[in-house]
Amino acid sequence: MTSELIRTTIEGISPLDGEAMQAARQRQARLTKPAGSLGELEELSVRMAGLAASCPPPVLAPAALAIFAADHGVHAQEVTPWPQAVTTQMVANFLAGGAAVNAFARQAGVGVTIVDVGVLSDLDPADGLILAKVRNGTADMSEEPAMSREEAVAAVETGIGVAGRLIDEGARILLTGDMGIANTTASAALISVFTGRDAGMVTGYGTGIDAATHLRKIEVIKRALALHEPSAEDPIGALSTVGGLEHAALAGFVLGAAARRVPVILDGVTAVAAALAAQALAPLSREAMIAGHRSVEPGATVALAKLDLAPLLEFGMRLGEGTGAVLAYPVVASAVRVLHEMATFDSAGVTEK
Ligand SMILES: Cc1cc2ncn([C@H]3O[C@H](COP(=O)(O)O)[C@@H](O)[C@H]3O)c2cc1C
Ligand SMILES: O=C(O)c1cccnc1
Repeated sequence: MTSELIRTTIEGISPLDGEAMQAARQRQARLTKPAGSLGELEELSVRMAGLAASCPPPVLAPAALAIFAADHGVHAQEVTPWPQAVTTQMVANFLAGGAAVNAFARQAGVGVTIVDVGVLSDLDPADGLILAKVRNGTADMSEEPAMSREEAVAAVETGIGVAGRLIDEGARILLTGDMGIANTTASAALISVFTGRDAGMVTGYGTGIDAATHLRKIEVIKRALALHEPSAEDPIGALSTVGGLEHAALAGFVLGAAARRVPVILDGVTAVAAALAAQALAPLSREAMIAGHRSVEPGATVALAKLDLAPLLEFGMRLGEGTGAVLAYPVVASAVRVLHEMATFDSAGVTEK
């Protein structure tokens, strides 16, 4: 059905470690603060202990962001006002350090890697760029499958491989990023498949489209869903018919992180669409996921509910690239650092109530 690598990766994902979680809860109760005063960060630290199967879990540095870039055949249906060339041009911008995500990453101390998993043009090798093109963009999902099953499997494997490579290079937390003009169309289609919600409920304005384009975008997605009838029971089939190469790779990236018990911060609508595919392939992978922010794309909120993840930040952002994940990173790292560095009532000689 899939491949040996995908199968062994999925089999390698195990539940959170209850003992480490219990130890983290007990430690939280001894730290010099009123119990529960760090709110959601306390439960996040407990989950991070369970994921790492140790208390305290490793300090979450260094952090590595992978931006998966790919093009989309559905662009032909005029679902976005931007030319496809912008995908490749933005890859160059990322490599030069000039994108929003680069500024955020420098601020947060996050390493940035770009992965060409399927942009239209052939790219020259460059520092910080992984050349892993599966094909030069997808086909138009409204007329034919976006890619073959084999290509979807290859892209998932690429994502698993990138996660493994970044972790082998020392990363203690991974962050998702995406670049692909027209990819909010594929994201909405995937979210519709995995949540069962109507395309009209999960399709947003992407980079900024007018009402007529929005209606056309919804119709294009409906046509693609009617043509291929993708099912949540066949995640590779869904990715291959109505997904994107970056979605498939991001699904693999999430699975790869989960299998290595490394947390992965999800960015916006593209990431959560891919995370739904990962969850469908391996429900336990959800335990490694952290929702960085709530994108304004309506599909993102629907997907987050299905993943049962509460986003850390809500800034009205709709950019992608990994921007929301990078902004959330210091919050996640701080939640874990508490377990390492805060004094207990005993050690600090602070009187309890
Ligand atoms: C200059 C520019 C930089 C971006 N950075 C991320 N995206 C985001 O917008 C695109 C998806 O929106 P749609 O589906 O409406 O085309 C993706 O490339 C996504 O990463 C950008 C888009 C543009 C134009
Ligand atoms: O939420 C996102 O990631 C997003 C939204 C609009 C356009 N590109 C990305």
